[in-house]
Amino acid sequence: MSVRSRVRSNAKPADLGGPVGNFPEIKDMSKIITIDELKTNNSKSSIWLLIDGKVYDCTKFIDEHPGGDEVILAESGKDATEAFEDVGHSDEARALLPEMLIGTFDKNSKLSTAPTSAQKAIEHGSNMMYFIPLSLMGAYFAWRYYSGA
Ligand code: HEM
Repeated sequence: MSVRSRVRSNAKPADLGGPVGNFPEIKDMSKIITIDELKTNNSKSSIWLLIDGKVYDCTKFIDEHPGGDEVILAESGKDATEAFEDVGHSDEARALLPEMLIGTFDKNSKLSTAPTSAQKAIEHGSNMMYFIPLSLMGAYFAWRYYSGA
């Protein structure tokens, strides 16, 4: 039975085989998920979305998504709140969310991964800021020395 038809059948959570419906593998919904964990679940094999402070595992749902798989994949591993809200998803769509809930986002978690290319470019730029004047000074003194000035 698909995720959508289970919700449509008006089954209550208790009828669905536990607190998280027919997903017995999802047990700990109070799990705190950091930005690093969220970011690494960003491919077709594991798709996590952050919506309104909660993290959802949409890996199984992606093939059933009426809006297609690409839009969800594009948001995977990210904060998809704005994208989700912009579409104006129906109450039925929102009712699907609890089944995919896997945890709460850790708002205090910071990016601990390698610097982005923009950060690297800035760092590279500031290194050049010292390198260029020093090289020019070196060249000037070398010129003075060799020209006997
Ligand atoms: C777990 C998260 C999501 C669920 C459960 C979900 C569910 C649904 C459902 C049930 C529909 C059918 C229309 C409705 O009932 O509102 C739908 C449509 C759609 N969804 Fe999602 N969706 C999710 C995430 C997203 C995200 C992140 C995007 C990114 C932009 C997105 C974009 C769309 C689009 C473009 C449509 C088609 C709207 C239309 O053609 O009228 N969805 N979604």
